[in-house]
Amino acid sequence: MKRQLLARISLFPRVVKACTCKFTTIISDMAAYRPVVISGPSGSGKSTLLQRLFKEFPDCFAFSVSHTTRNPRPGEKDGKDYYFVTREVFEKMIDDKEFLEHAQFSGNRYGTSKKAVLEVQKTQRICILDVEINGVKSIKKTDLNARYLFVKPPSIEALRERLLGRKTETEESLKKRLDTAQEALDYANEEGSYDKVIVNDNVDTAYNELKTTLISGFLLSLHTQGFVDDL
Ligand SMILES: Nc1ncnc2c1ncn2[C@@H]1O[C@H](COP(=O)(O)OP(=O)(O)OP(=O)(O)O)[C@@H](O)[C@H]1O
Repeated sequence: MKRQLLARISLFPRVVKACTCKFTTIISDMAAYRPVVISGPSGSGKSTLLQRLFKEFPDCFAFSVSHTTRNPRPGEKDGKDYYFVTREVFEKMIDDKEFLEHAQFSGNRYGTSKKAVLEVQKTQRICILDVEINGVKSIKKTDLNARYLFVKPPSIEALRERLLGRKTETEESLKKRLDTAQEALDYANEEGSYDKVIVNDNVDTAYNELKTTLISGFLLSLHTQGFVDDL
């Protein structure tokens, strides 16, 4: 069992190099793998940062795949980027209480099913949930025991430029996203709303901050539960 634990930890090669933790006991459950909820205005760079994370640590983190009623963007795959469903199917899932959170954004519906999070936890990876502000508030009311991170753009103007640069928005959807962004920024300014706010100005700096936050949180979880000492 101890070997299994070490195998899991060694998935964080840089951490293993960086710390001299002594593993003192056996992991009997996966409570250390607390889900991480990442939020931030559309265009703040969540996908950019998470794509890097998954590329660098494919065996440590995984998305819970959300459901959405929006149309796929070029290159997006059903079941991988989202489950793309009709409004009727989405509403039936709400009635059947299948969602941990669900919300409407820019005219489309988005939701995280309980099953999707369980699927990730079963693989003993840290589940990443990429959700908007109402999703954050809903998940906080559940017993998910998540950590909450906010990705913040350096300014609204930079956000506008990034959304324009992405070439995915109509004039109308751009306006909707910018209006919603201010609400998300106001909530992030409230004390205790997030465990960590990462300003995505320089993408390399933001990514390093994300990585450090996730890894230190993971180690802290292990420490809190008595799996690791000398942190
Ligand atoms: N630090 C950065 N500097 C400049 N451009 C960036 C930076 N981070 C991301 N971008 C660019 O900004 C655009 C929006 O980023 P991204 O799609 O990752 O945002 P998002 O928060 O995932 O948006 P959504 O919630 O709509 O999916 C992309 O074109 C991306 O390449």
